Amino acid sequence: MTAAPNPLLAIRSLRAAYGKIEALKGVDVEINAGEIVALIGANGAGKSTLMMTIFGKPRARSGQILYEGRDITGVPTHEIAHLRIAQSPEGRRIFPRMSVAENLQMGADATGCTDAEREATLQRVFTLFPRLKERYAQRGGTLSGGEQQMLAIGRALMSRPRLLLLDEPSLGLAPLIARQIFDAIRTLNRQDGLTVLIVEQNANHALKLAHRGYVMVNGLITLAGTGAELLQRPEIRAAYLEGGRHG
Ligand SMILES: Nc1ncnc2c1ncn2[C@@H]1O[C@H](COP(=O)(O)OP(=O)(O)OP(=O)(O)O)[C@@H](O)[C@H]1O
Repeated sequence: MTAAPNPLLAIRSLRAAYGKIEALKGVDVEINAGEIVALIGANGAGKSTLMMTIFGKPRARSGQILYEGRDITGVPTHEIAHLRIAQSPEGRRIFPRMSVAENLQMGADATGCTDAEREATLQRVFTLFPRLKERYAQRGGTLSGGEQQMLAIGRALMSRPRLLLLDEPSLGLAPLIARQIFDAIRTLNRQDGLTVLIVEQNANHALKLAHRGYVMVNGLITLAGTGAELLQRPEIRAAYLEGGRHG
């Protein structure tokens, strides 16, 4: 597989640790503009750490994170959003006491967009997730798991990202709701040109959705390829698909 000359995000030899626990042991990942890239792997492989390291927590011990060719390794977390990188973290982390409207508003704060841009983005979020429009005044904490996931993604979209990082968007959701979430991600990619890095334990869904994928084992990338290629690999099928709880 030949890499594009100028990936939107390039992660080079990245290492990160929690004290003595080395979670990333020299990771290389590239994401081209307009791609959906899936990162799959078992519990504890380091997938969430990779996403969080892009946002500076934990800090990279060594290696580089290049965004549009610029080295953003060590850039403070609050400055990353200004680079139009947004994340929807594992566990959703919406504000349970705030309304859906206020949660979405929080996503748009500090982005410096105009009122018109904010309103257009809000309408886009409602088109993707009509449920959020219906629940506009409801407190975030009273939404169903699937609705909270929609809200978490909607909030990330309100910052008008070019690159969206999604950590386990289907975690704990019923298959039908998970499908709606994956459909929305595909639509955002195809219609809005959004570039997406998605971490998923549901390898089957993720690799069908993604243009390319990486497999992470114990802090290292062990396989890379197109989604279709990885779905055919016997070792992927054995480890993550056939007979597995995520197939
Ligand atoms: N805050 C933390 N403090 C100490 N160790 C941590 C911390 N967060 C993660 N780790 C460790 O780092 C390693 C990678 O964890 P990480 O959460 O990145 O894996 P993951 O692939 O996202 O797993 P999962 O699918 O279970 O979320 C694991 O060994 C984990 O125990």
